[in-house]
Amino acid sequence: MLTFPNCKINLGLHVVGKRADGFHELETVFYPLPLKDGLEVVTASGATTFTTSGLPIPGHAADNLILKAYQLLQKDFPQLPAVQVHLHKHIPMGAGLGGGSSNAAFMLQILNKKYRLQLNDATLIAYAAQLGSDCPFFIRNQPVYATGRGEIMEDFALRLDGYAFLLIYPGIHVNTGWAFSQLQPQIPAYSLKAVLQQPVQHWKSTLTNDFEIPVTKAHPGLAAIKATLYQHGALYATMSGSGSAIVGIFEKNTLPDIKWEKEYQVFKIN
Ligand SMILES: C[C@](O)(CO)[C@H](O)COP(=O)(O)OP(=O)(O)OC[C@H]1O[C@@H](n2ccc(N)nc2=O)[C@H](O)[C@@H]1O
Ligand SMILES: Nc1ncnc2c1ncn2[C@@H]1O[C@H](COP(=O)(O)OP(=O)(O)OP(=O)(O)O)[C@@H](O)[C@H]1O
Repeated sequence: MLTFPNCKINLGLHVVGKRADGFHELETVFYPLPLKDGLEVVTASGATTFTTSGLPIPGHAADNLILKAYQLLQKDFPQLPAVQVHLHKHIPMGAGLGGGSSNAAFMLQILNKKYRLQLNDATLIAYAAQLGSDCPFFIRNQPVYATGRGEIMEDFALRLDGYAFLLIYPGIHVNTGWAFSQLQPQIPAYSLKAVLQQPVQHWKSTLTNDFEIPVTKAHPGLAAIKATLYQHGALYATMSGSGSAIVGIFEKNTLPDIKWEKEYQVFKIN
């Protein structure tokens, strides 16, 4: 079975409290975008194997969230056969785009479908939450308002079909745990839902991602990327998640051709 795990961006991101388990309570709107990896799973004749192509993935293959997803289900469904998995990596990592989380959530869904485990979405979300805070979103994979660690989700009626997106990844790998450690949780001064219900043009003056200040302090070049997007007509620009990808939202068919530093990865979604 071949699937194409997509990425997410966060539209507004508030870290509102620290929990006893060390994780943080947050509030965000997750929005899926069609920048994708390729993930194929076939039944293996021998042992389970995992191969990759495309962008090199830091860390050991054995720690990959895709294998963790397989092992998580195998604990409860020992009848799962060995599988041959191939991942083609295209979504930048350490970018705040949730690529690894998306891979893990898609793996759960593939195994559920292919081997008829009959798990409903609520159960898949509970498994996904054990793999990472961003994973549950990719089971829903439609715009949601999320709280808790991100696993408490409600549909959010935001459709940005009339807009185009420019994603800039400057090659800075941001460690999510470090980014959370730089923050002082606080209650937001505005209603996230109310701002996102206004036209995109209105977001610039109000909508914030709490990670932007500390991550930009550590990597000042990020501020210039955001400023450049605004100079070239972005209606709204923000860092996604804990960074370092910056996303600009433009009117459809108005994406500018900007000369970026040559090490930046640039993705156009029209
Ligand atoms: C910043 C976001 O991308 C916003 O969507 C997510 O909250 C991060 O989700 P994620 O990458 O799936 O993060 P996880 O793999 O669950 O956690 C990585 C590390 O980030 C910190 N972490 C993560 C999520 C959370 N709600 N509170 C935290 O404090 C913890 O130190 C944790 O060890
Ligand atoms: N399937 C996977 N794809 C990408 N990275 C993975 C995967 N499984 C584990 N990882 C590890 O997760 C790290 C973060 O990659 P990911 O694509 O999830 O970035 P991210 O969205 O910024 O997530 P995070 O906020 O957790 O850093 C990688 O550096 C890698 O070591």
